[in-house]
Amino acid sequence: MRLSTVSFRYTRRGPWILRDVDLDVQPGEVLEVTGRNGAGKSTFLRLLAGALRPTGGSITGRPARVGYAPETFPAGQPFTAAAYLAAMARVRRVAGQGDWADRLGLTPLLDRPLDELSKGSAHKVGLVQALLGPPEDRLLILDEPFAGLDERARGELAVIVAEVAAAGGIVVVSDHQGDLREVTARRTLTVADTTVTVVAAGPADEPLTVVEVVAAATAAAELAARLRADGHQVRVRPAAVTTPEAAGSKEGPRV
Ligand SMILES: Nc1ncnc2c1ncn2[C@@H]1O[C@H](COP(=O)(O)OP(=O)(O)OP(=O)(O)O)[C@@H](O)[C@H]1O
Repeated sequence: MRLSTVSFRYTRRGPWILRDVDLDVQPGEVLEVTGRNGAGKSTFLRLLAGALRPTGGSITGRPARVGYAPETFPAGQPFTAAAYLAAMARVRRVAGQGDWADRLGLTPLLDRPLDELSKGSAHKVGLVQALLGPPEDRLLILDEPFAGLDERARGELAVIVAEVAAAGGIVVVSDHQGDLREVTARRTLTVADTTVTVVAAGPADEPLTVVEVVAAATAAAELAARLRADGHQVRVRPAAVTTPEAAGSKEGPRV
């Protein structure tokens, strides 16, 4: 799949969200898309999915089968989860629904009306509809899929992403939380200032370095979020020292 000088803005005179984006994506790749709020990640994913058309440039070689889970699942629909998924499977001409619902812990809730599901469970319905069908030769696009998922489902979803890619699918995931860190063969892109930049090609291609940073506890969450948005893996733990000076001192305790 190839993006050639793709540009996009929502309205004729509106601001450019993306300009002249070039990108080649191979079957079997996982792309992790990072960037600050409002940078254009969802817009980029909608363009990849074909839900938006580029204002300029072109996207070619998109796999015929596209599964797209938007950031928010439109739960206000008069169906049960099971009826909705059965209808989606029919529309996509997919025989059976596979075991995606089971793997994400949705099975006990399939008979519930969509508008009675919790936010996290409705989100799982959106993920299952995107996953319907065999994994190979497909494009799977997941917008902030880990947000609001319980820990078990988060872990399972990372495994599913790796499986779809291993079967030859292309998987594109926007993620603020670093939940794809276990998927080693991923490329990390960051969206900023109307451009899309490859910031890491995955451990298989590039050696990783650990940079230790000591920060005030009150600033940790924001700092971690900023670093993750820039595509870095971040782990937060209490420091053995209380000030940056102590961290640098030869006599002081080491982090
Ligand atoms: N339908 C729309 N019409 C006009 N502008 C839009 C529309 N959707 C998004 N935008 C604008 O496009 C820009 C990029 O938004 P987008 O949702 O792609 O960012 P994002 O990186 O996904 O943000 P977040 O991390 O908050 O989800 C923002 O300035 C946003 O206000």
